[in-house]
Amino acid sequence: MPLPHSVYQPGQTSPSLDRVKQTPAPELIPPVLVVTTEIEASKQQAAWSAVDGHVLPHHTVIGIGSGSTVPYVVERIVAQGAEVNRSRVFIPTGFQSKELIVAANLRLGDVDQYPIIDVTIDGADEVDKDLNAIKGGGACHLREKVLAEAANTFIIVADYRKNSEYLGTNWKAGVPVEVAPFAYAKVLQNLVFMGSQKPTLRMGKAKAGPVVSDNGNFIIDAPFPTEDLKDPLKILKLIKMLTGVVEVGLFCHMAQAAYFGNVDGSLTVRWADGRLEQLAKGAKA
Ligand SMILES: O=C[C@H](O)[C@H](O)[C@H](O)COP(=O)(O)O
Repeated sequence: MPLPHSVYQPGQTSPSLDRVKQTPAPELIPPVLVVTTEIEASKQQAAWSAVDGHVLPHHTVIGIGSGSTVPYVVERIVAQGAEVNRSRVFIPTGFQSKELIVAANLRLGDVDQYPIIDVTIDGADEVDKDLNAIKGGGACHLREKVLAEAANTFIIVADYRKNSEYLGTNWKAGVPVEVAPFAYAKVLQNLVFMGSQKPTLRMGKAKAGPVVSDNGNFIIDAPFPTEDLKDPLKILKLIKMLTGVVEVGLFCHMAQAAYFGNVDGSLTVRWADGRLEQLAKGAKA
């Protein structure tokens, strides 16, 4: 899972939960983020606006997603101040977001302790006009989907490259499918029978062998014709029925809104009710 290329430097580790309970207002450590490109600026714009609009003072359980836009989410939450964050617990979707939470001195929890989450903010690989999303480019989609489902409000943040009319337009790597390791060959075969074009087992980089998810599973990337991805819920249901599949990186009708930062500093917000907002640089959603 790439962190923003410039930039993220972990701070010190957080105190234990006991110490957090005893300490009135732990000093929060803002991530050190340096925005060096228009794409990074657009991610930051999306993340900050989403936090401003959806992480409200009365929210106490907050899901933190994965990907290159999420450090800006944590940055903005930290900027809300130690006082408001003292009464909050943050639930990660994987190793990266756990590190972000710990490094910022925010209180860490897990979804088995907090199965109801006020708001989860997460990245995406591509989002369509109906707010269906492909997720899992970083192999985190199982935990991400649990946190999206647990959340009263699920918000996607991304840069403009992820904003498409239909899934599969820009994201050509395919639908990420997490599988039990021993079943991968059979699932690959069944995905071909379903119409996937050359599904592949995701291989590690600088590691011999396959990518292993935070849950100990393998990931298959399954490309489908764009025509098929016009009905992502149908594809999701078919893949999910395959024996050996743990979770599919298609998030259908889960998000309440998607915030896309644009290259000129403006913001596009798609809402689940079909509204499309275009906000000039600096305007609030
Ligand atoms: O598994 C990873 C997640 O679904 C990410 O949210 C997604 O891949 C987007 O990541 P990035 O913002 O790095 O493109």
